[in-house]
Amino acid sequence: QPIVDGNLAHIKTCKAAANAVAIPVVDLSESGAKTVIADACRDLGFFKVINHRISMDFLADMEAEAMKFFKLAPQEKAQFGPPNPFGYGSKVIGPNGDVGWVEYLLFSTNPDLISRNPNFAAPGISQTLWEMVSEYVSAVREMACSVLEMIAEELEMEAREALSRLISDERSDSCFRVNHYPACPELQALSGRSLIGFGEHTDPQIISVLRSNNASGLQICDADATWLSVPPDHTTFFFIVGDSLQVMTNGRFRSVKHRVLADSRKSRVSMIYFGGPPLTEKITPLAGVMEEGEESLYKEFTWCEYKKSAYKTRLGDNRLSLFEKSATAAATAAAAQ
Ligand SMILES: C=C1C[C@]23C[C@@]1(O)CC[C@H]2[C@@]12CC[C@H](O)[C@@](C)(C(=O)O1)[C@H]2[C@@H]3C(=O)O
Ligand SMILES: O=C(O)CCC(=O)C(=O)O
Ligand SMILES: [Fe+2]
Repeated sequence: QPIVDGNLAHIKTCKAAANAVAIPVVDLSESGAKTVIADACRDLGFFKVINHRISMDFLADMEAEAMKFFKLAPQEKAQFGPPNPFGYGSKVIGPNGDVGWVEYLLFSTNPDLISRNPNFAAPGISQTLWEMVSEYVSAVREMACSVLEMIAEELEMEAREALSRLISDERSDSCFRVNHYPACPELQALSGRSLIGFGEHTDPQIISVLRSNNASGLQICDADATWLSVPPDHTTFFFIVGDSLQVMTNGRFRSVKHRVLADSRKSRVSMIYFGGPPLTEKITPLAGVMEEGEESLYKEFTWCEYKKSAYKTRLGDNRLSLFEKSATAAATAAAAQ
């Protein structure tokens, strides 16, 4: 239901209430971590990591540096947009008419692209912020690799690096996004409804790693289609299973639908690393995962094909359904989980 007030025109609202949920916690230094990770990926497609050893001071400095950009005058920021797909965006998300109460910077972290044309990979960014982003992405990628290696071990894949190599590869097509959801005082007039900051969607990549300030707003959708509020925790990193990992595990892991609601008082800043494979990589269930005689639920496709197709969809579309062999096969697998 769109609201009509000038500034918020066309941005959808939704029912504010959602149940708060206890998010599975993974302590990377504990021996049982891989079981907790795999269970969480099957159940919610979402978990948080503690004891990650990334400095809180560094995270606070980087957030402050990103905020310096968002505090620039709208005309100055607009020079670095609209995103194509990288750059600065305000309210408009993607190329197909989606909008939200959000502004953002979207960068490629593909080293190839950066070395050929840094300005295309990261338009609008100061040297200081770019150095911080590079350091941040390296640290978060390393953490994501450890997590993917634990998953490979737990699922008894043929090699521990079967998944992690895809995002550590120098051709890895990964990207990074900083989202800013300004506080929206007009929201109080919405009588119990919330304004969409970032509409519901799944992430197309393998895995996403999200860190935010201590502002609420992030929600995930569970297997019963109930929206659950994620209590904010600026000291931890949230992991989100993406569509590609769902395919690589032949539907065992859930690519989780999530969204962000705006708040009337507190602004939210989030940073997300989207770990994607090289463009030419085939996205298909990994050998070690499959039971004898088990067939893939999905048609064969490369990451390049999936990405192309994703950019033709609206944010909330079920992008994977176009690649399912049959809707029935997928439903049967989900029911058997
Ligand atoms: C509406 C869109 C924005 C998006 C590309 C798309 O056409 C569909 C997927 C969207 C998404 C969601 C997760 C990430 O934020 C993102 C960068 C991605 O890889 O897929 C965005 C895309 C975007 O904002 O460009
Ligand atoms: O900003 C957030 O907390 C989540 C945003 C998100 O899901 C995305 O950018 O894909
Ligand atoms: Fe997302």
